Amino acid sequence: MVSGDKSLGERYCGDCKDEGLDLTCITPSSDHLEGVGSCNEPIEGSLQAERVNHNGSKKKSRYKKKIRSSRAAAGDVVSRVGSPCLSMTDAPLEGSNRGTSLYRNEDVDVIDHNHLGCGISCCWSRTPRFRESNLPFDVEDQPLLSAEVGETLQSEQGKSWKLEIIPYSESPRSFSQKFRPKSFNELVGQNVVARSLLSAISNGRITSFYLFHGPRGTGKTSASRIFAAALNCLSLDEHRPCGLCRECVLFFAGRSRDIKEVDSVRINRRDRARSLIKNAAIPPVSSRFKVFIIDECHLLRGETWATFLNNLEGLSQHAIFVMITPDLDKLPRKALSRSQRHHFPKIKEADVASRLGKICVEERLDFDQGALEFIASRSNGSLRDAEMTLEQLSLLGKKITMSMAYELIGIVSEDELLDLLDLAFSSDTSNTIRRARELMRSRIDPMQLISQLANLIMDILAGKCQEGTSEVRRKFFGRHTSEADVQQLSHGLKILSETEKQLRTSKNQTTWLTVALLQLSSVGSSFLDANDSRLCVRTVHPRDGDFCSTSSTGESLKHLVTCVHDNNDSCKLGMKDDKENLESIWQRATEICKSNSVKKFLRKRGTLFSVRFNHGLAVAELEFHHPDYVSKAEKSWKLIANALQSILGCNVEIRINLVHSASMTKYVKVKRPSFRLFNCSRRMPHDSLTTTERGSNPSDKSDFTSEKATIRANSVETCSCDCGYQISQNCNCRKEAAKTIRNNEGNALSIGATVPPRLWPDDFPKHGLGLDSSKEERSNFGCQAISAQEPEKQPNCFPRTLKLHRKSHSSDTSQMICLKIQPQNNLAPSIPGKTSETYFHANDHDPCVFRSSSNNYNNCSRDEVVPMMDSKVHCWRTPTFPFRKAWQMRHQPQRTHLV
Ligand SMILES: Nc1ncnc2c1ncn2[C@@H]1O[C@H](COP(=O)(O)OP(=O)(O)OP(=O)(O)O)[C@@H](O)[C@H]1O
Ligand SMILES: [Zn+2]
Repeated sequence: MVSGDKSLGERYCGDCKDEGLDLTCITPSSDHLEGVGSCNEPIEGSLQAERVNHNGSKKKSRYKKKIRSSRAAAGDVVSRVGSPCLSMTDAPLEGSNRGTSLYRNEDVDVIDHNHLGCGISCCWSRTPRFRESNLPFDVEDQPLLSAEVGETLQSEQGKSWKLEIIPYSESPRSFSQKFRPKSFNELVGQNVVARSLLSAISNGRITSFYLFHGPRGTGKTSASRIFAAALNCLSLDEHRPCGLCRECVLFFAGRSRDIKEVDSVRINRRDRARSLIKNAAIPPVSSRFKVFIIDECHLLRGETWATFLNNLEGLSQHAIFVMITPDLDKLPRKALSRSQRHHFPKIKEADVASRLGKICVEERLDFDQGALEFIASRSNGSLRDAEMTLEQLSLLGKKITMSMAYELIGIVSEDELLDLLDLAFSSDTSNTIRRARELMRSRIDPMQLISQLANLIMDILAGKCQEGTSEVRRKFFGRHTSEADVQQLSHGLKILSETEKQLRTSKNQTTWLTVALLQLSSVGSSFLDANDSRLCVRTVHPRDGDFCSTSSTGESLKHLVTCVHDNNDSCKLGMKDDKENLESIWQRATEICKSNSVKKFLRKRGTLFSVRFNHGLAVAELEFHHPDYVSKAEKSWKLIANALQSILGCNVEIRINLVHSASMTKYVKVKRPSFRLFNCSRRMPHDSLTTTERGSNPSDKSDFTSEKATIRANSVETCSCDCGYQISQNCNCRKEAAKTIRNNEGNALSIGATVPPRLWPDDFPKHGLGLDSSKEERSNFGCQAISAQEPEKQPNCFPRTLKLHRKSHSSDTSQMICLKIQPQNNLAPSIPGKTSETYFHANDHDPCVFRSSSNNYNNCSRDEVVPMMDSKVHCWRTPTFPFRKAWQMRHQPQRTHLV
């Protein structure tokens, strides 16, 4: 510590008197304690130096020091700036001045140290520093720097190594070098640090170990150099460093022998650390303090720290270490407690933008203020990052514009984001998907987009976003103003933040981000649902000027998945890679489940095995490991389907599967012994159900083989094509006529429901269960196969062949019935695969649903098909259950349906 009895200012003063304006240098071979040259002497390629011992006695010597152009090539990074004592505001650089350094080629002509305010150009330099290093540590003989500027030290083994001093070089290579601050005044946004360091100097309260820490690009290194220069500045003015005195000139010229930047990687050996400490014990050559700046000090090893910290107490008063790190956590505790710490916070956006503005003026660049603000907002508080972006933009044109900035940084504009949000919130699925894909394909990666969207929502919620007059903005804020909208936004934020976590580990980022966007509108529907105890469906709001998508959300989702995978076969989530996605969907779906007990039950007992997007419908397979759980899940089908619908943003069909052992692999599951398929719709007209009159109560456990089902179908008429089948009157489309399936005694087993083949599970043939159409099976069931006669003549009739099977499993009392529909010719092109089978778990008193299908539904337009699908699904055997099993949770645009 500098003694308090003599103020630093006085001491500087005294020293000025004692030592005059001599310029101090040492030769590599000279005694370190000697060597002061006069800077009043002209130096032509060589520097006159006077050798001075620490008592002040002088010896003349000549120290030749040439600046070789190779230095720049060796990687020295150089900056040439205006007067270090003037801030940019005070003294903008003249173009002519910028290229002329007083000390160019290290020629110091005349320095008038009494002249305190002028526009002298000085040199300010920096050496390349190692951010992380994997250099070997045994580079004993390699010089640390180019030979001209290093100070040679002896390691304990007698080997020599060099300490670097800040070298001089000619021209700055980048804005951040060119505009590196040279005084505390120029240090942007670090007023607290600047004030405290200045005041320490003024009051002579200098300690030996400083630690500068904070995020990258906030001015730590610059501040350490300014501090070092200020410590040795000879000026009496309180605004040190003056940039004009001998010490400042030497320093800014890169010739100070007393201020050294030490590469933490190079000193990362005990012997070198020791020799550094020894060197620090030697008094400064000409200056008041010997300052060692050690950047990236978190790279120092434990033993280096130990050597340093153990010797800290014994350091002479003139030795000062300034260590710099962006990461305080990596330093030993002891280092933290022994140092005087100075934190460099992120620089405020406004400060960054204002600094950029000044640089633009200096560089004669036109700019949009908005663009600078935008760059500042993207720089994350790092002025260096902002300067680098600005520099890149300056290479693209003479004007820094918003659109250039967007393009360079690879993000989308706020208007584009608002537009996307608007689409997402409006349930305009197809356009949402299209827009999101456009953006992600060409401009922005999903992580970036999601963070931008989240930021935008936060801004909107904070009321920061309303300004601006663009059309998109006007529309968005005109439309989303209610309390519900605010809630929707904050829930949207939650969805995005969860999705962001998921994206970090997902290979399928584009898909999942788009799914998240689609969920934003589902958030809306759950709000509506919550407010309105009915299960209602959010309608599509056509956007001004946009076409109103008539396709269902599921169609869009299918489209999305198909497009994203660029492969029509990959619309299924159930592969190994999708496991986490499925888990995440299940997690979210259960989370929004409205009943706590169901939520708990589903989380504990249920798994989402797969989700397949199939022509506008998400087919979700759930798995449970016990028949009781299956029953319980079936009872809660509405909750499950509703939750999944909200999460997936499309119509949902759920399939509840029973698997016998938790240890079954996915492949084994394919052969699961029981499989349940139930179908239902919110639009099920209960009163038109076909009733079963078994003559016994529903819990009667009689077998299907002995079934004498008497099924009375409501509103049945005979098919006009005379095929012998009956058609439900409820069918809007005669081509897709519902058929009555009869048993061999002529009794109808099922009637009415025509389910387009597109809804049939397309992987059924793969399961290989219940496909056996042997006579035995058929006779077991007691139902004969029904074939349409002369199908060519009656193309509207379907099924061509219908076989009913029943299968028993020894491990399960339940029975499996397979309804197999097999087209006999090519008249059923729309049936996926050549065969479709539907399985029914014929548990004792389960109502079973038989569905038949028409091969001609492909002649029907989609609009005809959709209402057909849900129009009638009949159950038999159990009239008391109106429709216990629910599968398809569909909603239609522009309509609201009640369960
Ligand atoms: N506070 C600041 N005031 C003015 N310029 C700054 C400031 N911070 C950074 N800069 C600009 O960024 C460049 C790099 O700054 P500097 O090296 O001092 O940052 P740093 O915090 O040490 O970063 P790092 O930890 O990455 O080394 C400077 O040359 C300057 O152009
Ligand atoms: Zn000075």
